[in-house]
Amino acid sequence: MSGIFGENIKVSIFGESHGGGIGVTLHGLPSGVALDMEAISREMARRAPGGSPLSTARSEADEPEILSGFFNGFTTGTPLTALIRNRDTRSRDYAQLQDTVRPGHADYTGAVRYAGFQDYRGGGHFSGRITAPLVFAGAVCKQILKRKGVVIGAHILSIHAVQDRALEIETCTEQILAGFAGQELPVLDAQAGAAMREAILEAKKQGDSVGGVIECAAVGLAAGIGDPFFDSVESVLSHILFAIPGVKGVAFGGGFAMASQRGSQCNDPFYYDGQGRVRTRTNVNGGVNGGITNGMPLCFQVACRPTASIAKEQDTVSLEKKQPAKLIVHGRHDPCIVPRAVPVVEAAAAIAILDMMGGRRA
Ligand SMILES: Cc1cc2nc3c(=O)[nH]c(=O)nc-3n(C[C@H](O)[C@H](O)[C@H](O)COP(=O)(O)O)c2cc1C
Ligand SMILES: C=C(O[C@@H]1CC(C(=O)O)=C[C@@H](OP(=O)(O)O)[C@H]1O)C(=O)O
Repeated sequence: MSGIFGENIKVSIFGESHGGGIGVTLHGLPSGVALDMEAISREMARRAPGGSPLSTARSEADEPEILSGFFNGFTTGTPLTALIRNRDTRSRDYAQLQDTVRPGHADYTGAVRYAGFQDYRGGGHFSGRITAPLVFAGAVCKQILKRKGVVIGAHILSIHAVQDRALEIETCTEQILAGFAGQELPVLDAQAGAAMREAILEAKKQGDSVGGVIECAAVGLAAGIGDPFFDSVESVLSHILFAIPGVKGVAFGGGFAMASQRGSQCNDPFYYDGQGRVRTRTNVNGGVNGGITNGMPLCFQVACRPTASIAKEQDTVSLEKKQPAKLIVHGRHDPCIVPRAVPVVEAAAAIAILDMMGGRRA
C-alpha cells in the first residue's frame, strides 16, 4: 500500500490504532523554520480522543515525540518524523470483529485486501486514530503557511438535521477562521452548536450515531496556485480529504447546489478593489476557477458519515462459518466523528495547500 501523499511536501503516515504507536514523516520542508511546539500540542488536543461525552471514551494524550529533522528549535530540512505512542488500547473489544465484521467499517474489506494479515484491533491502519499524525503534519504546515499570510479554519456546517450558517466572504476573515479552534463545536451560530450537541447526545443515548458536514476555508492565498486537469486545486484537496476515514463527500463553493442553478447565479462578477487587486463580488466558485486559485477565499465542504460502530443490533456474516450472524458492537466509539474531524480537515487542507504552493509557481 502507499502511505504517502504529496509532490513537494511529501507526507508519509504509519501505524495501527492498537500497535506500539502511530506517526508521520514530512519530506521537503524548508530548513530554519522555528516550530511553536505549544501550538502543535493545541492542535493535537483539538483532535485527541476522550474527555467529552461527545467523544469516544478512549483517552490518549497524543503527545508527539519528534525523532528527526528538528534541532535547537528549528527544522533542519531533513525528514521530520514524529511518533505518537498508543497508550489506552483495549483490544478485547475487537476479538469478535475479525470474524463477525462490522457493517460500514473496514473489517471485511481489510480482511479481503490483506488476506487476513491486517491488524484488525481497533480498526488497525483504517482507524480514525491515524488522523493524529495527519494533524501533527498539518500543524507544522499551518505554521509555515501563516508566515506566508495564509490562514485556514473550519466549522461544523451541519450535524444530522441541525444547520449552522454557511461561511460568506464577510465571515471568511483570519480572525473568525482562527477563532474556530477555541470551540468544542466550532460554529458561527452558538444556538446551532447547542442543538448539535443535543443531536449527538440523543443519538448516543439510543445506541446510534450521526454524521454531518464540515465547511473549511483558507484565506490569504494568492491567485494562480494549482494547475488544470489532474493537479487542479480541487483534485489535490479531494485526494487528501477522501483519505480521512469516514469522509463520503467533498464539494467546492456552491457544490452540488450549482447544478440546479443558472449561469447568472453562479458566475462570480469580477472587479478591481481599488488597490489594483482583482476580486469577485460573490464566491460561489469557492475561490477556484479552472483548478487554479483566483485569490478569493478557498472554500469547500466535507461530508462525514455517521459512525459505523453503533450499539444497536445489526445483521452481518461470520466469515469463518460462512453464515449469517447478528452483531452488537461493544467498545468505545465516537457517537459522531464530525467534531474531532474538524482539525483533521484543516490539517489536510494545510498539507495540500503548502504542497501546491511549493510547485513551479511558488
Ligand atoms: C477522528 C475520527 C474518529 C473516528 N472514530 C470512529 C469511531 O469511534 N468508530 C467508528 O466506527 N468509526 C470511527 N471513525 C470512522 C472510521 O474510521 C471509518 O468509517 C472506517 O475506517 C471506514 O472508512 P470509510 O468510512 O471511509 O469507508 C472515525 C474517523 C475519524 C476521522
Ligand atoms: C482512538 C481514536 O479513535 C478511535 C477511532 C476508531 C475508528 O474505528 O476509527 C475507533 C475507536 O477505537 P478504539 O476502539 O481503539 O477506542 C476510537 O476510539 C483516535 O481518534 O485517536
